[in-house]
Amino acid sequence: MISLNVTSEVGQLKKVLLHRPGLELEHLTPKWLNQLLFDDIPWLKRAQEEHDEFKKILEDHQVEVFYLEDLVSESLSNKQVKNQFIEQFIDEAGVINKQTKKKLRAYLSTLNTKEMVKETMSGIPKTKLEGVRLVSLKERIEDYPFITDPMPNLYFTRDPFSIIFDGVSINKMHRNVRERETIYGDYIFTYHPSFKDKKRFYERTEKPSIEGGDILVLSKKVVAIGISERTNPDAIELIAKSLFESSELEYVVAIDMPKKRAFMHLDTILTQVNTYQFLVHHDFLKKLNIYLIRRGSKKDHLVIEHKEETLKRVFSRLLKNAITMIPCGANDAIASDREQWNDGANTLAISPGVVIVYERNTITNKLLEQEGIKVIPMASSELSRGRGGPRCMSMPLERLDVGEYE
Ligand SMILES: NC(=[NH2+])NCCC[C@H](N)C(=O)O
Repeated sequence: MISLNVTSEVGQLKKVLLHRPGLELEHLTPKWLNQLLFDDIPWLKRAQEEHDEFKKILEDHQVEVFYLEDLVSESLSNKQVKNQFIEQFIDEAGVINKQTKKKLRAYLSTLNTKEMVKETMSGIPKTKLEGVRLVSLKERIEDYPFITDPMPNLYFTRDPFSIIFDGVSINKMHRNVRERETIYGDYIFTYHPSFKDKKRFYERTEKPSIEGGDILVLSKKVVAIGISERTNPDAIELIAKSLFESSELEYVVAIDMPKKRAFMHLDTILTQVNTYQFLVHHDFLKKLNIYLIRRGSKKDHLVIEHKEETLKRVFSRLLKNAITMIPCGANDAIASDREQWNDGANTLAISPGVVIVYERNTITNKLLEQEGIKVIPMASSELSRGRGGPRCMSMPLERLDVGEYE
């Protein structure tokens, strides 16, 4: 049994889930790039080297790293569950034609479990099922090269499911292209011997979308959630209710954000770097529309209070300590936008005051050091092309509680 424990953004990291980018990145083509939520095509070999460096930094700091494909494969050890997974995958990939389904089923069943899982992640090009005549009208007329789409955003393990306290939210993704990523989390948390039977706060079958990049666990009592391009206010109400029901949570702080790609998730503009220090994009230093959500007096009721206030004030009050906000890119308007775009604000704290950052964001990184933060830079030329940084690329499974080691 693995115990899930995430009660802060900065408590010493013990266990984390990553996905080493695979062939799915080699399936990005210029024609379908935007649809797949990429701005450019990373070079896989270098992206993997950068990712391996990320893993090494974590392991050098005594963090145990789990890979998504391993956990999924381990969840499919029962043959019936594996077959059910293959059926669900084919179905959700949108394959309708019976013969195509049969071809796919036969192909995936011949692979060993880990290879099969990787194949579902990387996308299956038509050419892969060579020797088999492509029968469906769709396959014959369309120039689209895949039978099942690649999932290039999988290395952003932060998004499809989120560990909150001792449970998990299996997220409902906003865009079609990321929706199938949550199948993996669903299987892990249903069938993996170490992960089944955990509390579940949200299900992928819910209608309103919520993504992990918008969820920041600030303490046992306070969770911040971005109302963003990807996370819908209805989803925030639903998850707030289920968190209030089965945890000590007192406040969900819903932060209204511009609905645009540059700020797709809350963690693209705001991450916590130390117990009382945050890194934030300069546009968000001003007063914002913030909604404080609390338990209502009747079951299933919420009290929602609107504030036009700065994050600094709201967080200082709720975390009962003076918070410092460090501006990403310092106070230079050009650097702030440039570095935020390349995930300068998206740091991963491995303990209070120790953060992994992309090396390319030199101005932000220097400022963090001046503010007393220990910065561990990692290479990022290729990984950053997917628009996500160290926080997006990691899903903490276990952190020590803040205070447990101070
Ligand atoms: N937590 C995050 N900020 N994740 C970044 C995800 C980037 C990815 N290309 C997307 O658009 O979905």
